[in-house]
Amino acid sequence: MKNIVEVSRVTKEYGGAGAYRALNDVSLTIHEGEFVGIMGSSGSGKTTLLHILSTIDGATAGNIHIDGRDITAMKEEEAAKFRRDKVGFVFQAYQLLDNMTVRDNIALPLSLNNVKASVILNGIDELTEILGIEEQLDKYPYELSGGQKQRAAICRALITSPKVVFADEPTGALDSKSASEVLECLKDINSRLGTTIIMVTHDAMAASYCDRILFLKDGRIHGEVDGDGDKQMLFANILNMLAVMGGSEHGRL
Ligand SMILES: Nc1ncnc2c1ncn2[C@@H]1O[C@H](COP(=O)(O)OP(=O)(O)OP(=O)(O)O)[C@@H](O)[C@H]1O
Repeated sequence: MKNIVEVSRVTKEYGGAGAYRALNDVSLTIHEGEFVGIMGSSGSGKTTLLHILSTIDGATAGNIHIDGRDITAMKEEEAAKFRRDKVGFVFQAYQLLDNMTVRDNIALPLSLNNVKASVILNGIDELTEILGIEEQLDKYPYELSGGQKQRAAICRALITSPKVVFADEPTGALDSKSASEVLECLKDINSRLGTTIIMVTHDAMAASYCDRILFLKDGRIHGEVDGDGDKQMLFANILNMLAVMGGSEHGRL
Protein backbone atom coordinates (compact mmCIF):
# COMPACT_ATOMS: atom_id res chain seq x y z
CA MET A 1 0.00 0.00 0.00
CA LYS A 2 1.30 3.46 -0.92
CA ASN A 3 2.41 5.84 1.85
CA ILE A 4 0.60 9.16 1.44
CA VAL A 5 2.15 10.84 4.52
CA GLU A 6 5.71 10.23 5.69
CA VAL A 7 6.96 12.21 8.67
CA SER A 8 10.56 11.82 9.74
CA ARG A 9 11.96 13.22 12.99
CA VAL A 10 9.87 16.40 13.03
CA THR A 11 10.41 18.98 15.74
CA LYS A 12 8.45 22.22 16.21
CA GLU A 13 9.66 24.99 18.47
CA TYR A 14 7.60 28.11 19.08
CA GLY A 15 9.21 31.44 19.91
CA GLY A 16 12.58 30.76 18.27
CA ALA A 17 14.94 27.80 18.53
CA GLY A 18 14.90 26.14 21.93
CA ALA A 19 12.04 28.31 23.28
CA TYR A 20 9.11 25.88 23.56
CA ARG A 21 9.18 22.47 21.93
CA ALA A 22 5.59 21.59 20.95
CA LEU A 23 6.65 18.57 18.82
CA ASN A 24 9.68 16.49 19.64
CA ASP A 25 11.20 14.00 17.18
CA VAL A 26 7.88 12.87 15.69
CA SER A 27 7.99 10.16 13.01
CA LEU A 28 4.94 8.48 11.49
CA THR A 29 3.58 6.99 8.29
CA ILE A 30 0.02 7.05 6.95
CA HIS A 31 -1.14 4.86 4.05
CA GLU A 32 -3.23 6.11 1.16
CA GLY A 33 -6.91 5.62 2.00
CA GLU A 34 -6.39 5.33 5.77
CA PHE A 35 -8.69 7.09 8.26
CA VAL A 36 -6.34 8.00 11.11
CA GLY A 37 -7.20 9.64 14.41
CA ILE A 38 -4.86 11.75 16.53
CA MET A 39 -5.59 11.87 20.26
CA GLY A 40 -3.75 13.38 23.20
CA SER A 41 -4.42 15.67 26.12
CA SER A 42 -4.75 19.44 25.74
CA GLY A 43 -1.40 20.94 24.76
CA SER A 44 0.09 17.61 23.60
CA GLY A 45 0.69 19.02 20.10
CA LYS A 46 -2.24 17.66 18.03
CA THR A 47 -3.18 20.90 16.27
CA THR A 48 0.48 21.80 15.82
CA LEU A 49 1.02 18.47 14.05
CA LEU A 50 -2.07 18.97 11.87
CA HIS A 51 -0.94 22.48 10.90
CA ILE A 52 2.53 21.27 9.98
CA LEU A 53 1.24 18.29 7.97
CA SER A 54 -1.10 20.59 6.05
CA THR A 55 1.61 23.26 5.35
CA ILE A 56 -0.28 25.90 7.38
CA ASP A 57 2.83 26.13 9.59
CA GLY A 58 6.44 25.03 9.11
CA ALA A 59 8.49 22.49 11.07
CA THR A 60 11.64 23.59 12.91
CA ALA A 61 13.43 20.37 11.90
CA GLY A 62 12.68 17.09 10.15
CA ASN A 63 11.12 16.04 6.86
CA ILE A 64 7.56 15.55 5.68
CA HIS A 65 6.49 14.00 2.40
CA ILE A 66 2.84 14.17 1.34
CA ASP A 67 1.90 12.25 -1.80
CA GLY A 68 5.62 12.02 -2.62
CA ARG A 69 6.27 15.78 -2.31
CA ASP A 70 8.68 17.16 0.29
CA ILE A 71 6.49 19.87 1.84
CA THR A 72 9.26 21.04 4.16
CA ALA A 73 11.23 22.22 1.12
CA MET A 74 8.37 24.24 -0.43
CA LYS A 75 8.40 28.03 -0.76
CA GLU A 76 5.20 29.78 0.44
CA GLU A 77 3.69 30.20 -3.05
CA GLU A 78 4.23 26.53 -3.85
CA ALA A 79 2.86 25.53 -0.45
CA ALA A 80 -0.26 27.64 -1.04
CA LYS A 81 -0.90 25.89 -4.36
CA PHE A 82 -0.29 22.52 -2.72
CA ARG A 83 -2.81 23.38 0.03
CA ARG A 84 -5.38 24.48 -2.56
CA ASP A 85 -5.01 21.41 -4.80
CA LYS A 86 -4.01 18.50 -2.56
CA VAL A 87 -5.52 18.95 0.88
CA GLY A 88 -8.92 19.73 2.38
CA PHE A 89 -9.74 21.14 5.82
CA VAL A 90 -12.65 20.59 8.18
CA PHE A 91 -12.79 22.71 11.34
CA GLN A 92 -14.75 22.43 14.57
CA ALA A 93 -16.50 25.77 13.87
CA TYR A 94 -17.39 24.92 10.22
CA GLN A 95 -16.08 28.24 8.83
CA LEU A 96 -18.81 28.62 6.20
CA LEU A 97 -19.40 32.10 4.77
CA ASP A 98 -22.71 33.41 6.16
CA ASN A 99 -23.61 35.58 3.17
CA MET A 100 -23.38 32.73 0.63
CA THR A 101 -25.73 29.82 0.01
CA VAL A 102 -24.59 26.32 0.85
CA ARG A 103 -24.10 25.65 -2.89
CA ASP A 104 -21.86 28.72 -3.28
CA ASN A 105 -19.91 27.85 -0.12
CA ILE A 106 -19.18 24.37 -1.47
CA ALA A 107 -18.34 25.70 -4.93
CA LEU A 108 -15.98 28.40 -3.64
CA PRO A 109 -12.63 26.53 -3.78
CA LEU A 110 -13.29 25.58 -7.42
CA SER A 111 -14.83 28.96 -8.42
CA LEU A 112 -11.62 30.61 -7.19
CA ASN A 113 -9.70 28.25 -9.51
CA ASN A 114 -11.93 29.22 -12.50
CA VAL A 115 -13.25 25.68 -12.94
CA LYS A 116 -16.21 25.38 -15.38
CA ALA A 117 -19.63 25.72 -13.72
CA SER A 118 -20.90 22.38 -15.12
CA VAL A 119 -17.92 20.53 -13.56
CA ILE A 120 -18.53 22.25 -10.22
CA LEU A 121 -22.25 21.44 -10.24
CA ASN A 122 -21.61 17.76 -11.04
CA GLY A 123 -19.14 17.56 -8.14
CA ILE A 124 -21.65 19.22 -5.80
CA ASP A 125 -24.41 16.76 -6.86
CA GLU A 126 -22.18 13.75 -6.16
CA LEU A 127 -20.91 14.95 -2.78
CA THR A 128 -24.17 16.34 -1.40
CA GLU A 129 -25.88 13.05 -2.24
CA ILE A 130 -23.25 11.11 -0.23
CA LEU A 131 -23.51 13.61 2.64
CA GLY A 132 -27.32 13.82 2.55
CA ILE A 133 -27.61 17.60 2.21
CA GLU A 134 -28.90 17.86 -1.37
CA GLU A 135 -32.09 19.52 0.00
CA GLN A 136 -30.09 22.25 1.74
CA LEU A 137 -28.18 23.71 -1.22
CA ASP A 138 -30.23 26.91 -1.62
CA LYS A 139 -30.20 27.72 2.10
CA TYR A 140 -27.79 29.97 3.97
CA PRO A 141 -25.62 28.54 6.76
CA TYR A 142 -27.78 30.15 9.51
CA GLU A 143 -30.74 28.07 8.26
CA LEU A 144 -28.90 24.75 8.85
CA SER A 145 -28.43 22.59 11.94
CA GLY A 146 -24.88 22.14 13.28
CA GLY A 147 -24.62 18.68 11.73
CA GLN A 148 -25.83 19.96 8.34
CA LYS A 149 -23.33 22.84 8.51
CA GLN A 150 -20.51 20.40 9.18
CA ARG A 151 -21.63 18.14 6.33
CA ALA A 152 -21.65 21.19 4.02
CA ALA A 153 -18.14 22.05 5.25
CA ILE A 154 -17.03 18.49 4.47
CA CYS A 155 -18.42 18.87 0.92
CA ARG A 156 -16.45 22.10 0.54
CA ALA A 157 -13.29 20.31 1.74
CA LEU A 158 -13.85 17.51 -0.78
CA ILE A 159 -14.88 19.47 -3.86
CA THR A 160 -11.26 19.80 -5.07
CA SER A 161 -10.78 15.98 -4.77
CA PRO A 162 -7.97 16.38 -2.23
CA LYS A 163 -5.48 13.63 -1.49
CA VAL A 164 -5.79 14.17 2.25
CA VAL A 165 -8.50 15.75 4.41
CA PHE A 166 -7.42 17.20 7.76
CA ALA A 167 -10.22 17.45 10.31
CA ASP A 168 -9.59 19.28 13.60
CA GLU A 169 -12.26 18.24 16.16
CA PRO A 170 -14.99 18.09 13.46
CA THR A 171 -17.62 16.91 15.96
CA GLY A 172 -16.48 19.04 18.91
CA ALA A 173 -19.45 21.42 18.65
CA LEU A 174 -22.13 18.80 17.90
CA ASP A 175 -24.60 16.79 19.99
CA SER A 176 -23.96 13.05 19.98
CA LYS A 177 -26.58 12.20 17.30
CA SER A 178 -25.29 14.85 14.85
CA ALA A 179 -21.71 13.84 15.69
CA SER A 180 -22.46 10.21 14.78
CA GLU A 181 -24.05 11.29 11.49
CA VAL A 182 -21.01 13.41 10.59
CA LEU A 183 -18.63 10.57 11.51
CA GLU A 184 -20.68 8.08 9.43
CA CYS A 185 -20.34 10.54 6.52
CA LEU A 186 -16.56 10.78 6.97
CA LYS A 187 -16.34 6.99 7.09
CA ASP A 188 -18.48 6.74 3.95
CA ILE A 189 -16.31 9.28 2.11
CA ASN A 190 -13.21 7.40 3.19
CA SER A 191 -14.46 4.05 1.91
CA ARG A 192 -16.37 5.23 -1.20
CA LEU A 193 -13.91 7.83 -2.48
CA GLY A 194 -10.73 6.44 -0.91
CA THR A 195 -9.87 9.85 0.57
CA THR A 196 -7.22 9.71 3.29
CA ILE A 197 -8.56 11.40 6.44
CA ILE A 198 -6.54 12.58 9.43
CA MET A 199 -8.77 13.64 12.33
CA VAL A 200 -7.86 15.21 15.66
CA THR A 201 -10.33 14.34 18.41
CA HIS A 202 -10.64 14.26 22.19
CA ASP A 203 -13.46 11.75 22.03
CA ALA A 204 -13.01 7.95 22.04
CA MET A 205 -16.40 7.40 20.37
CA ALA A 206 -15.40 9.68 17.47
CA ALA A 207 -11.97 8.05 17.27
CA SER A 208 -13.54 4.58 17.03
CA TYR A 209 -14.69 5.43 13.46
CA CYS A 210 -11.02 5.54 12.40
CA ASP A 211 -8.82 2.65 11.24
CA ARG A 212 -5.97 3.56 13.57
CA ILE A 213 -5.28 6.09 16.34
CA LEU A 214 -1.98 7.80 17.09
CA PHE A 215 -1.54 9.14 20.62
CA LEU A 216 0.52 12.24 21.36
CA LYS A 217 1.93 13.07 24.76
CA ASP A 218 4.15 16.09 25.47
CA GLY A 219 4.86 16.52 21.76
CA ARG A 220 5.94 12.90 21.19
CA ILE A 221 4.18 9.89 19.70
CA HIS A 222 3.27 7.91 22.79
CA GLY A 223 1.75 4.90 21.02
CA GLU A 224 -0.90 3.77 18.59
CA VAL A 225 -3.83 1.36 18.51
CA ASP A 226 -6.01 -0.22 15.86
CA GLY A 227 -8.96 -2.57 16.01
CA ASP A 228 -8.14 -4.93 13.16
CA GLY A 229 -11.26 -3.62 11.37
CA ASP A 230 -13.47 -4.14 14.45
CA LYS A 231 -14.98 -0.86 15.75
CA GLN A 232 -15.84 -2.30 19.19
CA MET A 233 -12.34 -3.67 19.62
CA LEU A 234 -10.84 -0.35 18.55
CA PHE A 235 -13.06 1.51 21.04
CA ALA A 236 -11.92 -0.83 23.85
CA ASN A 237 -8.28 -0.40 22.83
CA ILE A 238 -8.67 3.40 22.81
CA LEU A 239 -10.19 3.35 26.31
CA ASN A 240 -7.32 1.18 27.55
CA MET A 241 -4.76 3.57 26.09
CA LEU A 242 -6.58 6.60 27.54
CA ALA A 243 -6.60 4.93 30.97
CA VAL A 244 -2.84 4.35 30.71
CA MET A 245 -2.35 7.96 29.63
CA GLY A 246 -4.54 9.35 32.41
CA GLY A 247 -7.79 10.10 30.50
CA SER A 248 -11.19 10.20 32.16
CA GLU A 249 -13.55 7.26 32.49
CA HIS A 250 -15.78 8.94 29.85
CA GLY A 251 -13.28 8.24 27.09
CA ARG A 252 -12.04 11.80 26.68
CA LEU A 253 -8.65 13.34 27.22
N1 LIG B 1 1.63 29.94 18.15
C1 LIG B 1 2.10 29.42 19.29
N2 LIG B 1 3.06 30.05 20.00
C2 LIG B 1 3.56 29.52 21.13
N3 LIG B 1 3.16 28.35 21.67
C3 LIG B 1 2.20 27.69 21.02
C4 LIG B 1 1.61 28.17 19.81
N4 LIG B 1 0.68 27.28 19.38
C5 LIG B 1 0.69 26.29 20.30
N5 LIG B 1 1.59 26.52 21.27
C6 LIG B 1 1.88 25.65 22.41
O1 LIG B 1 2.29 24.38 21.90
C7 LIG B 1 1.71 23.33 22.67
C8 LIG B 1 0.89 22.42 21.77
O2 LIG B 1 -0.25 23.15 21.31
P1 LIG B 1 -1.37 22.49 20.39
O3 LIG B 1 -2.38 23.56 20.08
O4 LIG B 1 -0.73 21.80 19.26
O5 LIG B 1 -1.98 21.41 21.38
P2 LIG B 1 -3.29 20.51 21.23
O6 LIG B 1 -2.88 19.13 21.58
O7 LIG B 1 -3.91 20.74 19.90
O8 LIG B 1 -4.20 21.10 22.37
P3 LIG B 1 -5.82 21.27 22.47
O9 LIG B 1 -6.35 19.88 22.60
O10 LIG B 1 -6.00 22.07 23.73
O11 LIG B 1 -6.28 21.99 21.23
C9 LIG B 1 0.90 24.00 23.79
O12 LIG B 1 1.67 24.05 24.95
C10 LIG B 1 0.64 25.39 23.25
O13 LIG B 1 0.52 26.33 24.29
